[in-house]
Amino acid sequence: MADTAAEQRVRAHPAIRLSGISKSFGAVRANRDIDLTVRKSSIHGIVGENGAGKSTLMSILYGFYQADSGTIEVDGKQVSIPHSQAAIDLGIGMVHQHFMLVHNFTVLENIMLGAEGAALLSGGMARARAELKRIEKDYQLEVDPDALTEDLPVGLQQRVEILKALYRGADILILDEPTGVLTPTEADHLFRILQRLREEGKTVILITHKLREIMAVTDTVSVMRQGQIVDTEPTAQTSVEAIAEKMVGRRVLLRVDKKPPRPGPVKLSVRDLTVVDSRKVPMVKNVSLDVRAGEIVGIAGVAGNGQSHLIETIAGIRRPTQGTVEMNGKTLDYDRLDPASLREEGMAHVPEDRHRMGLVLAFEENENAILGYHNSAAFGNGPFLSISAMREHARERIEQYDIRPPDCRLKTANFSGGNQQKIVLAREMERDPDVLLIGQPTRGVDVGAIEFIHRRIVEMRDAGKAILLVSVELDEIRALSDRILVMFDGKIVGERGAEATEGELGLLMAGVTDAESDRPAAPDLSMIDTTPGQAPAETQIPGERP
Ligand SMILES: Nc1ncnc2c1ncn2[C@@H]1O[C@H](COP(=O)(O)OP(=O)(O)OP(=O)(O)O)[C@@H](O)[C@H]1O
Repeated sequence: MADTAAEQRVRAHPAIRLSGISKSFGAVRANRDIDLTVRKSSIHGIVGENGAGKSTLMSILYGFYQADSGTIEVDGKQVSIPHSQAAIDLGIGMVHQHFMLVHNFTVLENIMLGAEGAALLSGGMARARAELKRIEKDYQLEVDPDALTEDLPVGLQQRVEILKALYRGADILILDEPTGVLTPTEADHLFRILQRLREEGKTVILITHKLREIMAVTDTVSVMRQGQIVDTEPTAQTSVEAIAEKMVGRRVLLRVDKKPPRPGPVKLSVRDLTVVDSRKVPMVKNVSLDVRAGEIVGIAGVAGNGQSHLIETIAGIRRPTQGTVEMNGKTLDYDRLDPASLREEGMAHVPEDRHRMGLVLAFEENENAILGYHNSAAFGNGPFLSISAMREHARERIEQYDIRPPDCRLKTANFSGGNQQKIVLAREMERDPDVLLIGQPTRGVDVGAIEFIHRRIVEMRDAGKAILLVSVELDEIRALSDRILVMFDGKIVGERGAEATEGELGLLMAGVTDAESDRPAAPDLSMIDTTPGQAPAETQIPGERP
């Protein structure tokens, strides 16, 4: 059969060829002499430990940063990409981890934003709407163009970001950690969209820490380590274990190794807790739970079902409208206690949203490393803080938690996402609290660090701490928890032991409670099929048009 024009194009030039790309930030060599070729019409995964330089490399390709040296070819032609508009003009689109949509704009308005000039020249809103319809149809990416963006679930907001890039003519799409905020079902959808884009001749570059995603959806995988590409292989010829080992330079234990729990007395007791959000909508409804010393209680649930409000209320960040919380047998008076005094009482909290609550990004690492604990005598020097004590303390944590770069004077904003997470974890876990509340402990964290963080959490349990864990990663909940509570619509809808299956928990997460579960077999919510080349099962996400 004669080659189609598309097939000939695929063979003619790679979509992207980077040669000898280097980029330093002061002493940090974020990218070192990188050569990378991305084939057209392929899905190319990039993995690497935290701080390996993935985001920097993609930022160079998208014109956010300029490389110190090296060349970029797009479709066989050498180019310079001094700003993002140049990248867009070259057909490169980027879907960011934190969406850049205007919340009170409609889908159509968001998609046209920044491209209004072109739209007006070519016939205004009606033309834009028709063009959007065509793109939606071609790529099976339906979204209601008149829906307000803020009313859409995150999965659909991400879809709007993808549509926006395609509307601007993107042939090459970069996605940076796209599934961090998605439910398993939404992630499945995204992967089907990516496969569809590839079929239509688009090229996708996917940065992710989730190796199962790499195995399920990519054609080729490149591994980065300490600023370099250490390996590029067809995905079908490698394995999760091999990739993990190349990423961190040693074998990684991908399963949590833990002894049976030895629960002691109840340390944290929540009774009939109700919490409303800023619009007075109840987010947590009459929740009661206990956590004992020496056990990990995991709360599973699709994001937005009240688990974040629950943990933030226990931590003193939000006020309950009803109910009580006892710690060590003492009722906590939230009218009087703030997060700082709760810390003194023996509660530590690793917040989900490290940018909003865990860190002051403009502070140096050593300052963030004691944030909230800065009144401790250990850091005092009369009425002042002892700079040398702070730095010494920070250096120890940096070594213990392998925070990179090992520079306690670096501004926290300049650490990679995963290393910022390690700064918060190190701070909260080392306090030797009685009760530890942890939200999404390994979001954006590489496999080597996940292994370390999971081990630390289990060690704290074995040392008799009471741990309440919230995570949207079912794998994580199942691997760590001694008991699993499932939250749906603000309520605890079921409790299971550590042996609960993914399907069983998935049903509860979808709101099918024990009383109703005379239903047939549970759907398999395993995030993705790990057999390369096989499409994930058909699923529907809330708010999506049939
Ligand atoms: N603007 C900046 N100023 C100083 N250092 C920076 C800056 N941006 C990145 N770095 C440093 O460059 C290195 C690479 O960071 P980058 O964000 O590219 O890593 P990454 O592989 O994307 O990590 P993660 O998986 O944690 O997101 C890190 O050591 C980081 O601290």
